[in-house]
Amino acid sequence: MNIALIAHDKKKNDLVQFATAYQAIFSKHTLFATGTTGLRISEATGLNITRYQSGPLGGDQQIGAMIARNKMDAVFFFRDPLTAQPHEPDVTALVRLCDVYSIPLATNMGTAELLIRGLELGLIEWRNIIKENGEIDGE
Ligand SMILES: O=C(CO)COP(=O)(O)O
Repeated sequence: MNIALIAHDKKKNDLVQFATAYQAIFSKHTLFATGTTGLRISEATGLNITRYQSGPLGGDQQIGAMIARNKMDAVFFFRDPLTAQPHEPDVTALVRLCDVYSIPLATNMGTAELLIRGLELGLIEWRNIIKENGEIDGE
């Protein structure tokens, strides 16, 4: 599965810890991240991660574009609800696209625990059916 990892600055330590704890599961998937988040996680874990732009420079939109192209299967996006983001419209757009395409999205550690365990159990295999049917693929 293609999985996106994103965290706002005050949540980066949490996501690094989370990715470290579940490294064995994440390593079985294809990982993508916004710039700084991806750097932090790859440095801490050695996981192979395709890094896009930093969030404020368009990284959220790049991951959103993957969702719109039916190329993203799950998103871990540890948002900071207590700090204003200069690219708030991009953040909202990414969350919206997850809802448009029914992409599993964990915006906090509690949901992330459930999503990662679901991934481990193969509960996301339905995404393969959607991709095989090309139901959303706009290409
Ligand atoms: O801002 C972000 C998500 O909205 C994350 O971007 P970075 O991973 O580059 O810090």
